[in-house]
Amino acid sequence: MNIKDPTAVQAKIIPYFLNGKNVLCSAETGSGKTLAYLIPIVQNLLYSQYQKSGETIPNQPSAVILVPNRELAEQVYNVACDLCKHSDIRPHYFVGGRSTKRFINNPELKKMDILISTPGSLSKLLTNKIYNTDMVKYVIIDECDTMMDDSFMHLTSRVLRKLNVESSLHDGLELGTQIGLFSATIPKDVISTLRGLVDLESLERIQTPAVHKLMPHISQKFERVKSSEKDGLLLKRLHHNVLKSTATMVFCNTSSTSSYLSYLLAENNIAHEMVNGKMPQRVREGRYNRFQMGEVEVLIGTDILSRGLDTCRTQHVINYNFPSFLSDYIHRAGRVGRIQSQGTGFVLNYISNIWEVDLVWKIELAARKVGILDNVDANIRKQLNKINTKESSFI
Ligand SMILES: Nc1ncnc2c1ncn2[C@@H]1O[C@H](COP(=O)(O)OP(=O)(O)OP(=O)(O)O)[C@@H](O)[C@H]1O
Repeated sequence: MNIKDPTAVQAKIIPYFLNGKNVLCSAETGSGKTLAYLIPIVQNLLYSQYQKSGETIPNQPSAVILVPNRELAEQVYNVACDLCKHSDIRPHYFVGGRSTKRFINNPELKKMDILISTPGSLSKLLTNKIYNTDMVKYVIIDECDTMMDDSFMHLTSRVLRKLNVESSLHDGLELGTQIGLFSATIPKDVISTLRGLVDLESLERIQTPAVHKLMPHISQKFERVKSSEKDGLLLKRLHHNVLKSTATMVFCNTSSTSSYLSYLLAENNIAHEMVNGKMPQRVREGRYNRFQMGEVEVLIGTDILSRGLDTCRTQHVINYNFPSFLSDYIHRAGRVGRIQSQGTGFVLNYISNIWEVDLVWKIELAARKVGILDNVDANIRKQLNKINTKESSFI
């Protein structure tokens, strides 16, 4: 794996987790959180395998890792396979999609120690008793702020209840399920969201010094543009980047804008891939992988690409649409400047709406003071609407 020393978050988390503690961890994007939770889980599983003998029961995982999307599930699975390749620990991932129904009617029986899945898919499998989670000892919720937000919360909480995380914690840590919650952005009110699902008293809150700060090694540029100028500027920038082989991710806020941009780039002969949540999983994966393999230099997408993906070859991020949430800004910007990244990281933002300015001020202030971005979960658009600011073009 080409790893010699632990990163800051790994040095903090691994001993805690090995000591049976539940953790809520926030650490900056690209800082190695995946291995921070996988290493202690694998070590504990190796130890318990060594202790116990006898046959292993298929479809009965000891660890469950929940992630918000399928690309991230596959990525975590690949890291887990790499880590376990010289052992008997078997990672497995299930992300459903169209084949879920078929799978439920005709499930495979497989040895699996670590199961990686999304809350939606796992919830269906648990309801249909395809996997037996009675022996689950470790539960990880990656990108936990997103997994606890309005779009996911009902599914995440349903899965957590089925995994019996809270009641087993009350039974005592030794016998109970250990839980780890991880993200680069943890909103202030996360504790109240977790109440009733996780034993809060046993939860150690761990964060690295750089969390919720703008990373000094990534340049961020904010260009005020008229809406009508944006397309021309983007095309010019992308022609230049393709010529220089600079891998670039372009973020939009909606699937329809991503489709529009894909047409625009195709008309202007810019080779690219485009990914959004409306396309079938297999197509989505193929397109993302082609960008990761360097077959194209430009990837257009929505925020399904902004979280967790280890896009180390990406050098530029362009926010064609500025994100509505501060947390999304942090995650999008985190696709560059990762540990294994080559070259420089650069984030370019096209600013063309009045509501975007407030967020830019916050970010700029934090950058100048090397300070913390406050209230990372803020929806700026909602806040401004509250104080009667009508969204409009300001140039
Ligand atoms: N100790 C280490 N030494 C060198 N490289 C490492 C180390 N730990 C992890 N990495 C590499 O760092 C990169 C980023 O790791 P990872 O994807 O786990 O970050 P992350 O903190 O989960 O990021 P995000 O918040 O975006 O999800 C990966 O390519 C991984 O292989």
